[in-house]
Amino acid sequence: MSKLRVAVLGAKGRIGSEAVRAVEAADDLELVAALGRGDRLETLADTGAQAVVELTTPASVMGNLDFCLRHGIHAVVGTTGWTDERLAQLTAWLDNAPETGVLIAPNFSIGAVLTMKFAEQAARYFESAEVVELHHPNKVDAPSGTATRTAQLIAAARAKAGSAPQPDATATALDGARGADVDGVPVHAIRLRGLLAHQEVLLGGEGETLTIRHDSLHHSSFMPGILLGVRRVVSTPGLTFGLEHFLDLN
Ligand SMILES: NC(=O)C1=CN([C@@H]2O[C@H](COP(=O)(O)OP(=O)(O)OC[C@H]3O[C@@H](n4cnc5c(N)ncnc54)[C@H](O)[C@@H]3O)[C@@H](O)[C@H]2O)C=CC1
Ligand SMILES: O=C(O)C1=N[C@H](C(=O)O)C[C@H](O)C1
Repeated sequence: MSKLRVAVLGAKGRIGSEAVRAVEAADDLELVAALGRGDRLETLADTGAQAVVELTTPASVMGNLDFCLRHGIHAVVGTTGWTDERLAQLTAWLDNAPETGVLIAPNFSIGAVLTMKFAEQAARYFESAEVVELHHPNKVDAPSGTATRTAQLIAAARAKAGSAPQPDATATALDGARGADVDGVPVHAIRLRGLLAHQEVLLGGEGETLTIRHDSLHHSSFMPGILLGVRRVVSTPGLTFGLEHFLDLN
């Protein structure tokens, strides 16, 4: 059986370099390109890449996906920064490339995906919900894509259940003291030397709290999800948002 031809964008980065090794080690995949900042995207077409793993920066990801979709190259995207406007642009590009698949995964680790799922399930049963994400200090965006997605899922579950607004008597606060407001859910971002990627979802009800915590201790935690994404995206045209759709979790 022929191997799937895969390229990594952001190949010299923290997660990209780990992804290069994971693709190289997979028996059914062939690494045909490992591109960094400034490298020619035409290399993707020249090497016949069938799928890319996009692990660059929020500033670079749209240009890279534009190129991929114009060349019918499937994409597995871990890069953050997904606003509604960006998703609308990507959907428009996909309309012109109906056979091409894109997976955007806010987080590739199974524990983080389950954290989001559990938080979504629990949200309707608690009056209060806040998200705390904790990352290494070299991370360029805040809050994390995972925390943003988690808060959106919690907010949607609360809206569906007809939950009242969260109780919060704060009358005066320093800017930022109550975190960022993501659809009514406060999200707090910690940047601390020594950390990698961690998240706590705090839920509170009368006389009790529930804390759901996940810790990525090494970039290897993201690799099984990336490889699963690559194997599935090539036969899943259109936009898939969230690895859970490839994990039988819905
Ligand atoms: N979805 C997930 O599970 C995960 C997502 N991430 C996300 O992945 C992204 C990268 O994270 P890190 O590796 O920590 O950052 P990093 O800064 O270590 O790596 C990014 C790399 O991309 C390169 N780059 C920038 N523009 C480029 C372009 N146009 N073409 C090719 N390479 C380009 C940079 O030079 C750098 O080497 C971030 O958005 C981060 O939030 C990180 C870990 C897990
Ligand atoms: O930058 C990181 O490191 C990570 N980024 C992703 C995010 O923003 O959610 C995934 C994970 O948290 C690691």
